[in-house]
Parts: sequence; structure tokens; C-alpha cells
Amino acid sequence: MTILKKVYTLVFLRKDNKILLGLKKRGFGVNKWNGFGGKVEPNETILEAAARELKEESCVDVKTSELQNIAHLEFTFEGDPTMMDVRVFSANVFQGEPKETEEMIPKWFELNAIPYNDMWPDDNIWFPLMLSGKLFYGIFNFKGFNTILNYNIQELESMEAFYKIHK
Ligand SMILES: Nc1[nH]c(=O)nc2c1ncn2[C@H]1C[C@H](O)[C@@H](COP(=O)(O)OP(=O)(O)OP(=O)(O)O)O1
Repeated sequence: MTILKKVYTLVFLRKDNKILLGLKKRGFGVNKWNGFGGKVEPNETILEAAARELKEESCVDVKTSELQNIAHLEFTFEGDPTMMDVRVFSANVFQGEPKETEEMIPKWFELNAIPYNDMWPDDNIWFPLMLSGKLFYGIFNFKGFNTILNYNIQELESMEAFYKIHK
């Protein structure tokens, strides 16, 4: 039974035919390549959190107006009442070069060489949708951190319309 929801951000930068991923050095998702993000704090908007986490984890600046919300993901873990509510963004306009931080080692990957074997197991399910420019809503139910018990993905027409009905 899910009784708690925590909102997270996840940002992917795009340049030429590449996507920026970071290798997580500590904490949740350690040793996995992923986008940049984290918990939304009570004093900030989701967009502000997305820009702040990107800056903290990769040293790159992005204007909140350049962040495009492309997906909504919900993760639950068997035996854990907390649902991770993850807001996914992409941006191709940003300032600065990615640098290693205490949390992440950033690296640009060609779109045909995404390191799925060293990523969350859900990523190879929804990355193709993201890379083909789709908007989507995905739910994934995990057992531990490596096994997906079940999932569902729905393509969306617009994120605004989705958030009008999704609470
Ligand atoms: N199954 C999954 N697949 C995926 O691609 N990204 C996931 C995921 N589960 C979580 N994420 C992302 C969401 C978020 O960007 C990140 C988790 O955030 P963190 O734990 O790093 O948050 P914080 O940086 O706020 O944490 P602390 O600073 O350790 O409190 O991992």
C-alpha cells in the first residue's frame, strides 16, 4: 500500500547526437549511469529543483524556461510505502561544461551507445520513447533494486493535460 509520495527531478541534457549521463558516486543508485536530479525541497518549485540539482551534480547551469517536461515516472519498491514521483526533463540549451562533482561523474554518450547494462533496469524500457521525442507516463513496481515486478507505460499528448487530471 502506497501511503507516501516524494517528488524527484531527473534532467537529461542533449547536444548534437549525444545525451549527458552521470555515474552516481554515492547513495541511491550508486554506480549507475543516470540523468541528474534529486528531491524537491519544500521551498522551491519542481523546475527550480531540477535546475539546482543539475548544477549541484554536474556544474551546468540551465534556465528553468529551457527545461522541457517530457515524462512522469512513478517507482514503488515492494515492502516500502514510499512512492518515488519522478519528473523527467530534457534541455538542449544550457551554460557551462559538465564537471565531476562529489555526487556524479558526467559523460556524453552517443544515442546508439547508451550503457543500459549499468543503468536502472527500467531505463532501457523508456529511453527509446524519450529518444524518439515522445511524452509518457510510466509506473514501475520493483522487488529490490534490480527486478521489475510489473510496469505500465502510456504515451501522452501533453504533460499539461496529464497533470490536470493526475494528482
Ligand atoms: N528507477 C529509476 N530509474 C531512473 O532512471 N532514475 C531513477 C530511478 N529511481 C530514481 N531515479 C532518479 C530520480 C532522482 O533523479 C535520483 C534519486 O535522487 P537522489 O537520491 O540522488 O536524491 P537527492 O540528491 O535529493 O538525495 P540526497 O542528496 O542523497 O538526499 O534517481
